[in-house]
Amino acid sequence: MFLERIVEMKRQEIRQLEGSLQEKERERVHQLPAVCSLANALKEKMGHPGLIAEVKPASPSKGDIRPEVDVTATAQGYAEGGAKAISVLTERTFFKGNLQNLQKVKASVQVPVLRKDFILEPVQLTESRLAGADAVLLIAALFSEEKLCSLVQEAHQLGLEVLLEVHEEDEIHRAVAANPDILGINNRNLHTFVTDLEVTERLRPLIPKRFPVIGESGVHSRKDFERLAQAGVDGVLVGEYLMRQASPYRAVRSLTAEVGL
Ligand SMILES: O=C(O)c1ccccc1NCC(=O)[C@H](O)[C@H](O)COP(=O)(O)O
Repeated sequence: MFLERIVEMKRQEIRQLEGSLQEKERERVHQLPAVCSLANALKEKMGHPGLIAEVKPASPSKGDIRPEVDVTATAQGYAEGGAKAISVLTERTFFKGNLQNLQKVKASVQVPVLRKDFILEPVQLTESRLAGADAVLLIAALFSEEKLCSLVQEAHQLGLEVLLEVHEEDEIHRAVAANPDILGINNRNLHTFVTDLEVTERLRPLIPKRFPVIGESGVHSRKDFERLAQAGVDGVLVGEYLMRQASPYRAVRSLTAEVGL
């Protein structure tokens, strides 16, 4: 239900975006400097997976988390605490995000910035690159193999990296065929919203070693972080837990400092 609703809403936004994105802006995208690589950031060895810290004001499963978040201070705290990248939810209705948040984050940190939204068409990739995203999320469940391949190629032509997210075993084949820069295993069931870290443990061994892999969602403690580390991921993406802590800097440290594996 949620996915159908969000896709329908996004289709309306896309129609407006197609009409409003000027030719001049579409051309400007090819003159932008190279992105800051998320895949490379994850390859830096630290003895534990890199933390991707998320700016997530609200969610469909939890409602308001921190709707009035100071986006700049939060991103800076995350980065100073050692986050390897910042994920920014830009979807407006359910997550209370926006593209201005992404622009603010990009202007305030040196680490890669990931746009998390429901991207369905190339025009949203152009919009992402113009807004300063280094990487974008694509959700395998939403696409055929052919469409996935063409979106990943389009993103690469624009200079963007792609985090391609899977939830089920049967999505892995087409996700791998699309050849993204990073594969994500999302522990949240998109229909029930229930999270289970066992999803990463089960799917991680099925993904070829050449891909950097991120475990996403459902991490609320250092124990959870360590559990995903043990499952063999290169990165862990955390939203709600970090957003509920008073200090973004200390929140990041609390998950990662001295995690030895
Ligand atoms: O967070 C949700 O409720 C949600 C529901 C439906 C689709 C996507 C959703 N979240 C997007 C994400 O992938 C998470 O924000 C991200 O992985 C962080 O998850 P968490 O640490 O559990 O906040």
